[in-house]
Amino acid sequence: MGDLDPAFIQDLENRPTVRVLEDEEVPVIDLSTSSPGDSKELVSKIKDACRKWGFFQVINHGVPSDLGKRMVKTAKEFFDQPIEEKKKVKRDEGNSMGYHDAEHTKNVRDWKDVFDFSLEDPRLIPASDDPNDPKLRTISNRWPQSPSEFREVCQEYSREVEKLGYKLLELVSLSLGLPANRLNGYFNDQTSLCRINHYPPCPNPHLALGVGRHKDFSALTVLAQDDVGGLEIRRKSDGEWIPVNPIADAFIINVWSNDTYESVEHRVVVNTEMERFSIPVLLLPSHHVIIKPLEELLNEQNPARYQGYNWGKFYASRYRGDYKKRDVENIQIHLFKK
Ligand SMILES: O=C(O)CCC(=O)C(=O)O
Ligand SMILES: [Fe+2]
Repeated sequence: MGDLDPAFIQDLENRPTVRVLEDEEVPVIDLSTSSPGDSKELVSKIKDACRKWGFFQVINHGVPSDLGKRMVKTAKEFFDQPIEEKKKVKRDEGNSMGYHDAEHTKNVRDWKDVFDFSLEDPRLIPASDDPNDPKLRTISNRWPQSPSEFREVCQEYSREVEKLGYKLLELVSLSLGLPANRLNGYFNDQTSLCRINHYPPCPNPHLALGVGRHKDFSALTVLAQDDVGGLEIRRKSDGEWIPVNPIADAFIINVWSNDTYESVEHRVVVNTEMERFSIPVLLLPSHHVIIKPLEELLNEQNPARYQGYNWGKFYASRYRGDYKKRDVENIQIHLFKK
């Protein structure tokens, strides 16, 4: 990516700062439970972590460690290729799947390139973000010829992480006092996707970010990061940026629900020496789902804090914002706050 183009430069208040060491860390939750009693304790740990942090890491999650390593290896081989090769599977305005090297978060360019693929292939999404346009379109994944095993490893990996994602969704549902499968139906024709983030070394890490501060738009994200580090989350209690330290083979989980579990802002800092990979799987509902607070969780103390909105339209609009710099901030969940 070479020298720093002004498009990458963050506003002063968003630039990364030098950190002091923190004693408090994002909770690490062990998912291996041997008895039903353990699982009650597990649900309560998840509840506390979601309330306090909105983020937690999981270990002993059942996704084979060797599969994660194969995934990063094939990803590195893909991103190491010349740009002309990668652009053969380039994302465009009609289809957001594939390679992209000019992602923007809040209208500032991110110091990274990405490859996206959908868990369901092909899948349906609205043709536009216009609420009155009923047209849908089908989008299909784009797979590179090389590395030859890339497609197979990506599909195997995402299937395993997806299973973990749905197990976590059930635990989250239980932690909200709902039946385990209460949320599953929304994901029947899911628009879920897997993204590979590649952050090259950056000559000016104090001016740019790998990903600018944002909240994920997914119901639940299952994120793998390599051992380089760089992810920071904004602590709810005081707004401090806290690093999420890499733990071998762990996944980082991020959820939200009507502000009981608030989606937490996070960002990625880059460095001058080492490239970094991270691989989020974002669980996203079917395009026709209206996202709104669940009726059975609402009462006088906990009124609906968001209006309902069609997920497909939100997604179509959000994707336009990622594609290029625009004059306005892209669509955000807080715009639907009552
Ligand atoms: O690279 C990371 O650790 C996080 C990336 C991220 O926040 C995202 O892709 O939404
Ligand atoms: Fe994110």
